[in-house]
Amino acid sequence: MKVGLFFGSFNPIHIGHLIIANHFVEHSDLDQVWFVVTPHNPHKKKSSLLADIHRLSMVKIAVEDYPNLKASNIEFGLPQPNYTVNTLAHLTEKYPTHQFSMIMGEDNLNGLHKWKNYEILLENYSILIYPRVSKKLETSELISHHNIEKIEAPIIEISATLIRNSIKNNKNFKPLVPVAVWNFIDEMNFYKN
Ligand SMILES: Nc1ncnc2c1ncn2[C@@H]1O[C@H](COP(=O)(O)OP(=O)(O)OP(=O)(O)O)[C@@H](O)[C@H]1O
Ligand SMILES: O=C(O)c1ccc[n+]([C@@H]2O[C@H](COP(=O)([O-])O)[C@@H](O)[C@H]2O)c1
Repeated sequence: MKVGLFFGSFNPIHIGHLIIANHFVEHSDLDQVWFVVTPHNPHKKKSSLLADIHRLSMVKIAVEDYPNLKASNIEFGLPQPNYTVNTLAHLTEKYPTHQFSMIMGEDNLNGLHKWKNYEILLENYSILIYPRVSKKLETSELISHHNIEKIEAPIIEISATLIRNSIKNNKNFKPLVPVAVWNFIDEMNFYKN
């Protein structure tokens, strides 16, 4: 089975993430896309995040109606901060018959050379790049690497930051997340302060 891994903090998951994941399942040769919820991105402050378990719950709720989209808590049991190269090695060992690739926005490709053992990652896994609107004009030279493939996908420029700020400022954010995720955030009073 071919699995695309979509790594993220998902604080919270939003329709931008879902549209990309669904696009890859429907319009590439991937059989499934797994949202890998990262407890601690090595480049972000952990204290600014909602509890891991709540971020995972929201991803689970979001993918309920999509049989080929899955929530993964694989990084919850791995050392933190979570280096993607370690997670990929762990997944490859745990699921020897699966073929894993990574899904990444082209904005993130510009920072890939700062990731732990990125050369190992690039040599061993294919990376599927989707377009983003980026303030930076230059494209990383890694785009021409033989394991990197650019895939056309819709561009939906919303962010989890916009959602968190909207909640703090009592703004309606209902269209930006699946209804069931909106209900959960509302019930749990997430991101109010
Ligand atoms: N609207 C979007 N469309 C496509 N990819 C996105 C979008 N928003 C975020 N991503 C990408 O999805 C991955 C996980 O997203 P992440 O959890 O960081 O969400 P975010 O909306 O960027 O969060 P924040 O605003 O808190 O930084 C990251 O690689 C990020 O670049
Ligand atoms: O492995 C690394 O060195 C590394 C450096 C920065 C980010 N990452 C991963 O990139 C993913 C995207 O994170 P985020 O917080 O932008 O959604 C997340 O899984 C991080 O662990 C990984």
